[in-house]
Formats: sequence, C-alpha cells, structure tokens
Amino acid sequence: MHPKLPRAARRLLCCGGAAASPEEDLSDEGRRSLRWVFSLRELRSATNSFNYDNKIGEGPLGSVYWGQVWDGSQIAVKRLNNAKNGTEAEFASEVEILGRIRHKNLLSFRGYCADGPERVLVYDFMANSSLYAHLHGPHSAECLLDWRRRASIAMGTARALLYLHRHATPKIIHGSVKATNVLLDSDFRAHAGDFGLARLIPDDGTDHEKIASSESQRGYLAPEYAAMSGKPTAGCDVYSFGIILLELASGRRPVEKSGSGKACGIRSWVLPLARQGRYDEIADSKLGDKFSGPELRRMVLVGLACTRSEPEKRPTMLQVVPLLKGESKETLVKLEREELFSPDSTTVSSQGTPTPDGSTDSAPPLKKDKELVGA
Ligand SMILES: Nc1ncnc2c1ncn2[C@@H]1O[C@H](COP(=O)(O)OP(=O)(O)OP(=O)(O)O)[C@@H](O)[C@H]1O
Repeated sequence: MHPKLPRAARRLLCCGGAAASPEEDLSDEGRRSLRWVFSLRELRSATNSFNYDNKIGEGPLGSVYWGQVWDGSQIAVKRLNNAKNGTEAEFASEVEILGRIRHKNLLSFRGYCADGPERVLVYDFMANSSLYAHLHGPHSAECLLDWRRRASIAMGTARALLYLHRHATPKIIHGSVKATNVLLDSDFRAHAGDFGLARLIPDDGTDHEKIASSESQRGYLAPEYAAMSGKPTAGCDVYSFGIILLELASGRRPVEKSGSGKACGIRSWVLPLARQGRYDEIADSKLGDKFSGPELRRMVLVGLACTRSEPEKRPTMLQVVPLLKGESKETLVKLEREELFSPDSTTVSSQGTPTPDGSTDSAPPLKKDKELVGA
C-alpha cells in the first residue's frame, strides 16, 4: 500500500512576503502561507500511479487517492474526471482563488496539478476519514463518535459554512454539504471539503446533475433545488446542514426505508418524536445515555428549522451558530414553538401528499439576515 515517496513538491508561490520552511507550512494547517504546484510525476509517485490500493473514495467528480509526499506527510489527491475546458492557467487561477480560502474547519488545499488533460487537487489527508464513515460506513461499529465529538463536529461544520457564506472572499455557496464531505482529522475536528468545486467543473449542468443525483447526495438536497438548474443557494447549504444535524443526533441516514419498505426522510421521522418531547428516542442508540439532553434537543430543533421546506423560513448560518452554542435561548424557545406547535405544521400536506422532505411548515419566518437570503 505504501507508495514511493516523490522527490520533491515544487514551491509555487509564497503569500504574505516572508518565505516559510515546509516544516512551518505543515505544522499549522490553518495559517499555512505557502501553496504548491505538483507535477503529475510527483503525484503519480505519491499515489503509486493512482493505484487502486491507494484509492480512498470516489465521488461523482472523480476519485480520491491516499498519498505520501517527499517530507513523509500524507495527502488526499482528488483526480477530477471532467474539469472545465480551460487552459492549465485558467484552472490554476481558479484553484488559487479557492486555495486562499482558509479556515480551521475547512479542508486545506495543499496544491494542484494541471497537466494536459489532467486536473488534480491535493488536500491535507484527514486521518479519521469522513463523518459518513463513522455514522453509517466502515467505522460505525467502532462507536468513536461520542456526544462531545458530535457536538464539536456540528459546530465546526456550522462555522465553516458561516465562513464560506459571509467572510470568505469571494463568498462561496458550498453546494454539496453532506456527511461524506465532512472530513475528520486525527482529533475528530470537522473540516468541510469540496467547497467551491462548482468553479472548476463545466457549467453545462451535466456535472451538477451528476452531483445532485449521486447516491451520497441523497436526502441532502433542498426541495427547491430541482427548480434551480444546478445553482444552489446559501439556503440549500442550510438545508443540507440541517440534515447533518439530524443525522448526528439520531445516527440515522438522511433517507431510510421504513417498516413498510417506503423511503422515509430523516426530518419526517424526527418531527413527530420531537413534537411529543421524545428526544431520548431520537438520540442515537449508540450513545446509550451518554449525551447532554439539552444539547441534543438544541441540535434537533436547529436541524428541524434548517430543513423547513420553504427556504425563507430557514435560519441563516449566522443565526445557526449562536443557536447551536445555546446563546440564543429566546430564539430557541420561539423556534421550538414555531417548529413543533404550529397548528399547520404537519408531516403530510393538506392534499395528503408528502412534501419532498415529508413535511410542511407554515410557521412564521425567523428574522432574516438580508445579506444571505438567496445568496
Ligand atoms: N482529505 C481527505 N482525507 C481523507 N479522506 C478523504 C479526503 N477527501 C476525501 N476523502 C474520502 O474520499 C471519499 C470520497 O470523497 P469525494 O469528495 O470524492 O466524494 P463524495 O463526497 O462522495 O462526492 P463529491 O465529489 O460530490 O463531494 C470521502 O467520503 C472520504 O471518505
């Protein structure tokens, strides 16, 4: 499995003046001042020629390989199937824009390779794989996600999205928020991955469609997305994030088959239990009784608010962060009243047809953060 170490990654540019040594670069992911361009040869060497044994994942846009570079550090290499038809320089300039977007809860770019038809992105390798792997995948039996870790993953992912929506330059709609894109480092800190990839794939809709219809995206798409011709909004990110909150609290998948064999959205499953105050039954059984009741209730309520059918009724990430922290107690009480006790808020619409997420909401909207509505 161990690939040969490549000779050296070439230093491309140094932001902010002072040149840092590679050691400094690697010791502080969040404030790394160097970025790198990798040659195809180096990446082949790092991944044992994109060997099948090195493959750690596959998404609609390409395959991800584990690799090791000249200094022994580990990388995740995403080889894109179908990057935008542009020159190497155009691709490089888009990647460099994304490379400047840094936050402790975003997956760090280490570099890229644009060589002939090859377009490859290089990221820090996350030792604990993805949230998906721990909740539903190969690591789920190990039960490594205790309540503290789940709460920290929720908050870390919320902070990453808030940063992308409000503070990054340019502001970015993630567009593919889901458990496979929440990567976990050796301390189980969340790093949102795959942000900004819409800038690198063709605008013709094919790849956006591929992402939307991929198995790993199932259950995360906001109901309004279908009408948006592949251009998600901040509200879509909020919806997908809400699904992640419900997953973290309950351990359920975004969509599961019910006893009768019908697909049941996680929101439709959680909502009636929350209405009856049966939060203990919502809680992932793997947690046993080792969770904070008030925090779980908060996570569920915020998750329900984020997954309202009507985008204008969802909170923004700016509102979500203090809500999750427990800082907006009054808003949470209001939200609970609106979400759970609104007379019109049923799991089936008045026509008797389930809505895309299995519920309808008619509670009055929260006060909106203008900058983000429809961003
Ligand atoms: N930096 C990383 N460190 C460790 N594992 C990673 C890293 N990036 C991706 N992976 C693994 O590879 C898997 C596939 O990632 P990838 O982003 O290609 O697919 P996806 O999330 O299913 O789809 P999409 O391309 O729409 O995001 C992830 O779920 C994760 O297990």
